Amino acid sequence: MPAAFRAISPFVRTAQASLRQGRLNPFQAALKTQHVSPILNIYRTYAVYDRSKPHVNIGTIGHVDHGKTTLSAAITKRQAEKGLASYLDYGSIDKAPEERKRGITISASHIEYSTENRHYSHVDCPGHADYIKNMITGAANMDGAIIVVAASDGQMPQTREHLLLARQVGVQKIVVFVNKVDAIDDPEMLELVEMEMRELLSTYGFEGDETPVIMGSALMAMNDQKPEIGAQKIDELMKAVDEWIPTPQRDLDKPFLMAVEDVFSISGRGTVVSGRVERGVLKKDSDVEIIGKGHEVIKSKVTDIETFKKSCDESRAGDNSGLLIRGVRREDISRGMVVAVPGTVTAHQTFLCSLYVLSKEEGGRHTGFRENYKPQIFLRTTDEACALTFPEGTEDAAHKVIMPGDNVEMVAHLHHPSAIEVGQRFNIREGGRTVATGLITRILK
Ligand SMILES: Nc1nc2c(ncn2[C@@H]2O[C@H](COP(=O)(O)OP(=O)(O)OP(=O)(O)O)[C@@H](O)[C@H]2O)c(=O)[nH]1
Ligand SMILES: [Mg+2]
Repeated sequence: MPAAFRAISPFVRTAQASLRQGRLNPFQAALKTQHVSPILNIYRTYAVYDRSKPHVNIGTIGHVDHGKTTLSAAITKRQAEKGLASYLDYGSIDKAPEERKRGITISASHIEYSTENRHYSHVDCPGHADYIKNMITGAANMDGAIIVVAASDGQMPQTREHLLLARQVGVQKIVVFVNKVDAIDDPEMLELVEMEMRELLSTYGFEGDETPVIMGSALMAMNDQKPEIGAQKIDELMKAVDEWIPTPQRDLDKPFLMAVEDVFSISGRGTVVSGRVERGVLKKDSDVEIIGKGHEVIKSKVTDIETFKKSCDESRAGDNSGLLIRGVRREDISRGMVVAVPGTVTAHQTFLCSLYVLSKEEGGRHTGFRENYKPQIFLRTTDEACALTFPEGTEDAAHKVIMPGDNVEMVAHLHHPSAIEVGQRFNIREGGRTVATGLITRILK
C-alpha cells in the first residue's frame, strides 16, 4: 500500500487494522475508505473497471416502493465486500435532494459493479414516463432486467404493470426478485407469489417456467441481518443474472445484414445493391438471402464487394458497401429489402411495439389518435403502410385516444411483410416530420 494512503484518516486506520487482522484484503480495505481520498478512488476504479470482462446493461424495474433502490444499494454493498464494486448507499443512488426527502426515485441513477464473470452497468430505474421514453427512443438500453416485486403487497395488484413496463422497454430476459420476504410469515404466501409471477410472465410473452425467481430481502442485506434471506440471496440473484441474461453480441459478431438503399445494374457485370452494413462481416462468394417488401425470399451469392470504390474481400458492420449479386435482375430488388446470411432473418407482418408519441413541443402532432390510425412507418431504409390497433384485452379500446407525449403499447400490421426483428426501432412520420418513435418488442405473425 502506498505511503500516502497510510496517512490519510481514521477511516484508513480502521481499514488497515482490519487488513492486518486478515478480515479484509487490500482492495476491500480501499473500498471501505472510498469516501475519504482521491488515492482511494483510484484503488476503487481499479477494483471496478475490468475491461476484460464482458459488459452488460441491466437495471431494476418494478412498482413504486417495492425496493428497487434498496436492492440496487444492497447489490453494490455485497459486491463491494468481494472487491467487485464500490459501495453506494441508498442516499447516493437516490441523488436529488427531493428524492431523498420523499423517498421516491425520480431520475434514473447509473451504478456499476462486477461479478466474477461480467461487468455491469445498472440503472435504478423509476417507473416514470420519462425513462420509458428514453428506452423506446434508444437513448437508454437494457440487455435484461431485475424486476422487484414486494411479497408483502398480498396479491400484488401491480404485478401486471411491472411486466408490462418490462415488455414496453424492450427487455427480453428478466430475473425476478421477490423482495420484503422478512415481512412475510407464511411460506405458502411466497409460493403463491412465485406461481402467480410465473404465470403472468408467460402471459406477457416471457419464459415464465424458466425465469429465475429469487426470494429475499434487500433491507436485510443492507442491514447485515438474516444472511439466509439477505446477503445469500443477493449472491443467488447475481448468479441468476449472470446465467440467465445473455451477454450482448457485438455488431461485428452478429450475422451479416445490410438494408438495401439503392439498386443498379452494371452492364456486363450484373446487379449491385448498396447500403450501410448494419452488422456482421460478409466474405466474397458467400451465399445470401434478400428479403422483404412482400417479395419471395431471393437466394443468391455475392460475387464481388466494393467498399469506398475499391473491390475487396469482405464487407463489415459500418461499411458503405456495394454487393454484386449473381443471377438476380435489378427489378426484383427494391430499396428496403435486406441482404442477410441465409436463415437468419424472416419477413413478418404483425408485431407488438412500444410507441413514444412526440409532443407538440417536440415537433409532433397537435392532436391525439385512436385505434386504426394508419400512418407510414419508416423501418431501416424504407417506409411501409401500416395500421395500428391496441393489444387484445385493452379496456375500452374503441374510445381510447393517444395524445402527443404519451407512451403506448400497440400492435402494428404492415401492408407488406418486411424483414423485422425484436429490438428494432422505427419512426412514424406525417408530412415529412417524425411524430412517433417505436420499438419492436414481440413478433406476432
Ligand atoms: N421490510 C422490508 N422493507 C424494505 C425492503 N426493501 C426495501 N424496503 C423498504 O421499502 C421502502 C421503499 O424502498 P425503495 O428502495 O425506496 O423502493 P423503490 O422501489 O426504489 O421506490 P421508488 O424508487 O420510489 O419507486 C423503503 O422504506 C425501504 O426501506 C425489505 O426487504 N424488507
Ligand atoms: Mg427508488
